[in-house]
Amino acid sequence: MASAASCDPSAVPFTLLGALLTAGPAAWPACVGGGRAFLRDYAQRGTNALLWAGLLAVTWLLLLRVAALLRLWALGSRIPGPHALLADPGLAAVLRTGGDIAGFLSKLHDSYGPVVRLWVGPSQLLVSVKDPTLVKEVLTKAEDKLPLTGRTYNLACGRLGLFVSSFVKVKSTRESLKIFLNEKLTVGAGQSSFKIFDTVMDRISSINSKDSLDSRSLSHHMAFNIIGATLLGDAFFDWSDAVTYEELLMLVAKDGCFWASYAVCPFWNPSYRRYQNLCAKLKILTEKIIRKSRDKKSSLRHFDQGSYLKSKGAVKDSKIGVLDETMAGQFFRGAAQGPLSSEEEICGNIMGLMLHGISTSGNLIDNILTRLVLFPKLQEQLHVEIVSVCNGSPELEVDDVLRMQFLLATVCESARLLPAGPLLQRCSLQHDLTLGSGITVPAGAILVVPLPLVQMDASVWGNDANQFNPHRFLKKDIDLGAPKGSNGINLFTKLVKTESFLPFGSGSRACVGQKFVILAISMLIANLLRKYEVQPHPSMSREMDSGSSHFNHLPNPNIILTKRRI
Ligand code: HEM
Repeated sequence: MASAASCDPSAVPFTLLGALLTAGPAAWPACVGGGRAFLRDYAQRGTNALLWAGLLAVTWLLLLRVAALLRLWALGSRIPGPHALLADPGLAAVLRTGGDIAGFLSKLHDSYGPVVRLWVGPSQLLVSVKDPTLVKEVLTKAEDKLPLTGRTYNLACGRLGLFVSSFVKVKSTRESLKIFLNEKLTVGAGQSSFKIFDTVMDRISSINSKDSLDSRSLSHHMAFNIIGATLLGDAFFDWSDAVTYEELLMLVAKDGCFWASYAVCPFWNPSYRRYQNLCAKLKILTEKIIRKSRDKKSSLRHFDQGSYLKSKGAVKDSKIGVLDETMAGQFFRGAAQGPLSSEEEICGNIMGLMLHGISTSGNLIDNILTRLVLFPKLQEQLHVEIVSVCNGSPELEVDDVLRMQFLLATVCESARLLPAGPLLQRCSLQHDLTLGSGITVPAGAILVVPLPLVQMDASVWGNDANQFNPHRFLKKDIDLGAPKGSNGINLFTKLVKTESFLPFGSGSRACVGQKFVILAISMLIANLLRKYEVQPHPSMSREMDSGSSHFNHLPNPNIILTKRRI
């Protein structure tokens, strides 16, 4: 009887707590294995419980994913667009062949109205918006960038606080950069600032000794010097590695988007490894020039203390704190007050700005130079304006450029006709967007604004919408921002057609460099046209004949810079 009682398996505790409350393994029945059996059993039950919990969690996540997908399909199908569900074949063909995406979207807008949806894949919805009022709403409400944009910069530049998808993460760095760039303009106002142009002009005259210049490479070279010197100070000009740095930037910019489009980076692919090597070299050189810029600053302290203090006053109320005039890294450090202040991130931000700023500014300069070659009368008119505003003064200042309305109009018209890319891209990662028209765009959808359609919309810009005509920016109802006080830079604030003029985007993620770059490029062109006449090389093809003004896709002319007799 005693042995039957001791073999009662129910005497073995079921839980660890039960075991602790009993007298311990010594008291458990030997016939079921005693303490060892309990522990084995306990481990088995624990493992099973963990597996069940894991299974339930995965099932729950899958259910959430399926629910999100069903919701995306349900909301997406309510937006007008072609029927193709899994992936639109027309869009896939355009993306595959690198065709004219704006032209493709134009046809869809003609058929389906101002908001069109397209399926890029079963879980990727693209929504194109063309109507100016809705565009404004989208650009204000959708505060995030596509994850691909963040990945592209991240892959090339490492950790950075600019260009990342989430607006929350980018906000403070945006603010500090804006202050830094405005500071450049403020310091310049009323003084002989923007000295970088003297050096850029010297460089131009040195390379001009060649027979002719390729407009595109010359433009990118000028952009490289302007952005580099702006961010890194004068140290940038006597940097022996500058040529290598410029070449590396071009190579990295070329392939960045392609490699970022992989969900898992193909580290086994030799071409990808080569790309990574280029990025690593670029990073080393960026670190080097940042160090050089800091050294130069501490040894020379060449900037004007008076204007520096004045500019400090201009940002006194800002949470960002004191700004350092010559060393870009300081600005990002100032902005961060926390995780954004790491050296790695400063380097990443500078690399990102160089990549973005050089390609966009280079394209705009190239675009303007080509127009000057195409339209000799335009060049003549600009020269007359520049000479009359300068009135014999050898120095060109920011305030002078603000008075050159026709020059500013030429820069804007060039940016209108040939934007940096065909699409502005946004998304709202967390929330659905309900537009005024009653359409709801689900969270995570890719929102695009086809810039050529908006900026060349005949109903807004008139029948000559696709012709180059800077005078349209000089009409009475459009004010490019006359100087109001010494730092009155009010470009575009009164431009009535702001929703249809978006080369720099708009809303919460608008380009931080827009005012700076418009003035910098205008200043460059003013300096150039004062000294040189831009002419086509005689070998240039007939398509450059100035009789034709339909060049939205401009050729890359060989140009000659002929020194003017002053
Ligand atoms: C002609 C030259 C330039 C063009 C055409 C241009 C154009 C653009 C465009 C279209 C965007 C996206 C805007 C949006 O989604 O609404 C952008 C973003 C940005 N641009 Fe520019 N840009 C130029 C030069 C510069 C320069 C010189 C800088 C600074 C040195 C700069 C800094 C930025 C930054 C930081 C962003 C990202 C803002 C964010 O992620 O929130 N850009 N730019």
